[in-house]
Amino acid sequence: MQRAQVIVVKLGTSVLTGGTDKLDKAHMVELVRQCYELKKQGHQVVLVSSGAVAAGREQLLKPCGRSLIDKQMLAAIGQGQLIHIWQSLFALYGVNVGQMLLTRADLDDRERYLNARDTLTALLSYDVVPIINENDAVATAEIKVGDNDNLSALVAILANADKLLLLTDQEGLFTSDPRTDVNAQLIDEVAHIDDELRQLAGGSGTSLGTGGMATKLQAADIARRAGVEVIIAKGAGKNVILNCMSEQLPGTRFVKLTAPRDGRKKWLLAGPKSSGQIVIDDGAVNALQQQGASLLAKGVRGVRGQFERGDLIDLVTSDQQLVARGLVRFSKAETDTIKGCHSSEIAKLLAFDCGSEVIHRDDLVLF
Ligand SMILES: Nc1ncnc2c1ncn2[C@@H]1O[C@H](COP(=O)(O)OP(=O)(O)O)[C@@H](O)[C@H]1O
Ligand SMILES: N[C@@H](CCC(=O)OP(=O)(O)O)C(=O)O
Repeated sequence: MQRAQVIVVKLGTSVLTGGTDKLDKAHMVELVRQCYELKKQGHQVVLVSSGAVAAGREQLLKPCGRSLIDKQMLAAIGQGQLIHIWQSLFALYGVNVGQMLLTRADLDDRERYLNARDTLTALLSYDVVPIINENDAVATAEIKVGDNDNLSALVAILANADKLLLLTDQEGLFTSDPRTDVNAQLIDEVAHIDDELRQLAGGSGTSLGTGGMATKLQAADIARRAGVEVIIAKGAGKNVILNCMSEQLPGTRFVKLTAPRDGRKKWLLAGPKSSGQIVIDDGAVNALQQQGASLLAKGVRGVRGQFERGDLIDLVTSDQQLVARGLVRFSKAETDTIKGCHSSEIAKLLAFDCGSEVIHRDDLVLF
């Protein structure tokens, strides 16, 4: 008997439509059956369901464009239909569902993030299956997560999940897009995500999907840092979700990393937008990575962007490699004034004493 787990299942448009322009309800029943099986085994299931735009297109019965506003309108039409279908299919198994529509802004703000986390936790504690999508109808470019792959990674962090299944129309990540390259090979396991790997992942192969493999890789990178095992697998056919659990399915598995225990650090990994960058020197990189130290002014070489005390900042090397992110204790102007200085000089330079750490290790996550 497996340990009870929290499993986030992301269903792409490609899985829900089977590559057609309509929702494939027969397959949706099959997916619901498997979620029910998982629940019977004691696991908790969260769905991140795409398909609102596809459902809206199916409902509207009129030709419609592909601009952002057209998609927002279609999502507004289709989301109700989508949740109605899920609700009636889960009801066949006596399972309740709860809809949560999120945007980036709901997750960037710590208080709103905690509210969303509380709702999700409450739904799971009442044995309800949360069904999550981006709130497309109101999500403008600035506040959008933008694709449900990245959204599902954030949801996995929010739900403190064990596994994230990214189900799509391919068996996993290939060495190149299998739609265009017949020699493409499936990659079974990924231990490191680097630029070389990112170059293998292309965009979506269909007009209704968003992001393709590129966003699945971004999602895998975010989730595995938070200690979530990520699997990309083909969502068609029977028993796909159950087979992912028993590792019988061909797919790409991403080795999870050791996650920070602290909830606030997990929120930082969920990637609120950073307000700026601090460029740090090799000594600081080493102190952060090897000794788990705080960032001191001595290791700061430069500042970019606009930030105030308390803002989230990316720490980068001079060649723009992201090393860490964290909550800064000085404004941009103050950080610029004290860069390269010894801690003992700070109070004199700024005419106030705000401690010597530019970013304290408790407010910092490494990349
Ligand atoms: N290296 C790759 N391996 C697998 N698929 C890839 C790769 N690069 C690009 N793709 C494309 O990504 C598509 C899946 O993404 P997408 O269309 O957004 O699906 P979904 O709706 O499931 O999110 C595949 O159909 C494929 O054409
Ligand atoms: N939120 C949109 C889906 C966005 C998206 O990421 O789509 P997909 O790449 O098919 O998972 C919808 O419900 O249609």
